[in-house]
Amino acid sequence: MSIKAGIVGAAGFAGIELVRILTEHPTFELNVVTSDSLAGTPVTDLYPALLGHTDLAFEPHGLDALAECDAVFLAVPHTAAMSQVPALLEAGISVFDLSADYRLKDADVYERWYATRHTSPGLLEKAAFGLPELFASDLVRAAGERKAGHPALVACAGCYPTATSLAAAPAVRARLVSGTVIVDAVSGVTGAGKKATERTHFCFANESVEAYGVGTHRHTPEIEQILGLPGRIVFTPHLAPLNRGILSTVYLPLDAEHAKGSSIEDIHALYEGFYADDGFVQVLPIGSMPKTGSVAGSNSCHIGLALSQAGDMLIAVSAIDNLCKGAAGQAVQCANIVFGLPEATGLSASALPV
Ligand SMILES: NC(=O)C1=CN([C@@H]2O[C@H](COP(=O)(O)OP(=O)(O)OC[C@H]3O[C@@H](n4cnc5c(N)ncnc54)[C@H](OP(=O)(O)O)[C@@H]3O)[C@@H](O)[C@H]2O)C=CC1
Ligand SMILES: CC(=O)N[C@@H](CCC(=O)OP(=O)(O)O)C(=O)O
Repeated sequence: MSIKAGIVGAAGFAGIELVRILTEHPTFELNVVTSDSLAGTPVTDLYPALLGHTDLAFEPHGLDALAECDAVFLAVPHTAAMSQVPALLEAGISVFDLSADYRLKDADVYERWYATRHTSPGLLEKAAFGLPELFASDLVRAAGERKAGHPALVACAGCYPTATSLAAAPAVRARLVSGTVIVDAVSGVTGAGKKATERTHFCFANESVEAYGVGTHRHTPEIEQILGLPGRIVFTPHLAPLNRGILSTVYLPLDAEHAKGSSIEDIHALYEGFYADDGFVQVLPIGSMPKTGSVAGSNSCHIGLALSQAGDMLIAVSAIDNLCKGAAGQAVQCANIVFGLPEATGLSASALPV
């Protein structure tokens, strides 16, 4: 069996990571990669790292180029995705959207945080949430729909929400947490996309770390939705001089009644049990903390756990590669599930050890 795939926005950072993964995938057959600004250019002219792995050239965006695809990955900015999704679904093509356009279930919340009108709010309910470790049943439903002849729409989770929610979910779902959850997260510069800005230009980003979007970042409602904690997330992202990686430190106040007497050993066992069947999540031994360098280039999420000195706060730290588990790898993981393949197909590479 081969599944014909296309990538829209393939010249961007998330898009080219999809090219890297899909050219090695045993079942997806990458046939179309689109970019308006680079139409006609071989992929390897822009990204020589892929020499010997693909002969594809970028094609202009448009439904015609994608018509033969079974699956299309949208690696385009938000708003650009929702202008394409309805037509792709109508053409019978399953869509894996890396943008934020179909992540928030409430169109009003989307419109408030993204300051733009949602043009297909009727699809928000249909969209499966693309974070397999926490929303497996959504993806199983989408797989069933696809099998019955209805194309799937998967709204892949954002990069910071993925790292943060994987760190927090076992404690939150076990009702160990009360009050406000504070998140400090650090991202590499590829998280901001390919176009250099005054924040991401080498000369400003190198040798410097800064907080941004303080109190206002659009991933706040997404994390609240995933964890079911409306109004209880304070999220501060930081930009660090790395290419790839997110490190998210999550401070979870423990509920006096439920968490009373919980030791770090109890909580560690809870996390290990929660992720026992999830091969991409590794809960590190007590005393170890994750680092972005240990997951770069892989679809892994490493989680470290500690209690505050007073014992009333769980500190959960996670590391992912923003381009892989935070974007392209996660999208392929979702596509594997939707097309009935083992979820790790094409994603088993380890990170670079050094
Ligand atoms: N970078 C990351 O770590 C993550 C990114 N994402 C999401 O993935 C998407 C892509 O992000 P990223 O790769 O970083 O961004 P980039 O800016 O690197 O790339 C975006 C690509 O989208 C294309 N594009 C821009 N506007 C349109 C349009 N109107 N229609 C079609 N294509 C368009 C551009 O293509 P062209 O070549 O035609 O100019 C460009 O190559 C975004 O939605 C982002 O939020 C999600 C998780 C993490
Ligand atoms: C460092 C940086 O700028 N990161 C981006 C988030 C990455 C991204 O592309 O957002 P999604 O995960 O929602 O798609 C930001 O803060 O907006």
